[in-house]
Amino acid sequence: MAYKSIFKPGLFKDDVALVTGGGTGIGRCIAHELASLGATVIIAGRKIEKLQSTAQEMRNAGYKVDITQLDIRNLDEIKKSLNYIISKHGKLTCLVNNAGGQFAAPASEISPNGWKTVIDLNLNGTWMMCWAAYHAWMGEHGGRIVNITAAARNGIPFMAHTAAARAGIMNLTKTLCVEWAPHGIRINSLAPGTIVGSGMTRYPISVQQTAADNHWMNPSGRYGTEAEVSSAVVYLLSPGAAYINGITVRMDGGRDLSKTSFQRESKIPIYDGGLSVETNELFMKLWGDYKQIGKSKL
Ligand SMILES: CCC/C=C/C(=O)SCCNC(=O)CCNC(=O)[C@H](O)C(C)(C)COP(=O)([O-])OP(=O)([O-])OC[C@H]1O[C@@H](n2cnc3c(N)ncnc32)[C@H](O)[C@@H]1OP(=O)([O-])[O-]
Ligand SMILES: NC(=O)C1=CN([C@@H]2O[C@H](COP(=O)(O)OP(=O)(O)OC[C@H]3O[C@@H](n4cnc5c(N)ncnc54)[C@H](OP(=O)(O)O)[C@@H]3O)[C@@H](O)[C@H]2O)C=CC1
Repeated sequence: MAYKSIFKPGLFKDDVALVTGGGTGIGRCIAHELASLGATVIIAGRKIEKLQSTAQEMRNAGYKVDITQLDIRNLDEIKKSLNYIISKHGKLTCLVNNAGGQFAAPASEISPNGWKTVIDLNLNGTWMMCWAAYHAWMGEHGGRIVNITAAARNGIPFMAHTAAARAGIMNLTKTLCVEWAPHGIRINSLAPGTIVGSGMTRYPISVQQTAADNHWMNPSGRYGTEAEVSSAVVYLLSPGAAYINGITVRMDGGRDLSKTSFQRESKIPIYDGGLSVETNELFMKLWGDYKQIGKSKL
């Protein structure tokens, strides 16, 4: 079954898109949606099994997909992957810097190496991907970049490292917009709040429980879906967003704006794109609506 995108079929038929972290979660969903709209999508990450498994499900759907193994903290690996993409697919028109992550810990308990690890992954990794894409293709031919960050306007308690790194990416997005627009490059960021999917299930159960317990603090009364993130990324990459440059889209259901709870039951309809989602009982049981997502399969 094809991905149920809201966008026009064939919208990305001339595009070659690289999605880092495209083997799982939000990246996998973005890869499915872009490919369903005609793009040749290359998914990248460290673990080859995850890439192969997502590539297979995309091939089964009839999509054009390729994989490249890389660690976004390693510039040599990034350059090798980009050389491979340009030589095999002829161009790189879209880059989605989605790979990232962090661990939860009080700031006082983050070791110097723990801090460096998260900054290296999120801020330095994203920077190196942008820099390398500029030199490999986009500086000469133009392109569109979307950086996935995290809703960090007010900081993120117990994730000081990632909040600082993501704020850095949002600021980097502004500078690169100004410097690279003359090269035909458009760059924006998207900052998700809590999204139900593979990412949340990678945390220790205590962190998951806290996240699950706090869902009611969101004015939208629920957490987001991977498809809702993907939909906005696809829009930012699309020709319709041609005059949007250098911004960060906050996608958190309004959480960053609220100081208290407004409602417990969500009245905001869910969009899931028809893609199955990797999650667990902890999140599934909170909302009947999410069970619907778990059941829908490609
Ligand atoms: C908006 C908020 C919601 C966001 C949701 C998502 O993003 S979901 C989607 C995202 N998905 C994810 O985020 C996936 C989950 N996260 C991860 O896989 C990892 O946390 C990683 C992304 C940092 C990569 O790690 P790696 O394999 O490269 O690193 P390593 O293991 O080699 O450790 C390096 C240093 O960090 C230290 N350290 C590590 N963990 C902890 C801890 N719990 N406590 C304290 N410290 C910790 C470790 O001790 C060491 O320092 P030391 O001892 O030498 O001084
Ligand atoms: N889920 C949520 O609630 C939120 C997620 N985000 C951000 O959205 C993005 C996607 O997260 P999500 O899909 O939920 O979680 P996942 O853990 O499923 O995705 C993270 C992806 O990044 C890849 N990755 C991690 N480190 C590296 C690396 N060094 N080099 C290359 N690839 C790497 C992983 O693949 P592999 O391990 O094979 O390398 C994995 O595919 C992340 O940046 C995350 O921090 C932000 C806010 C909230």
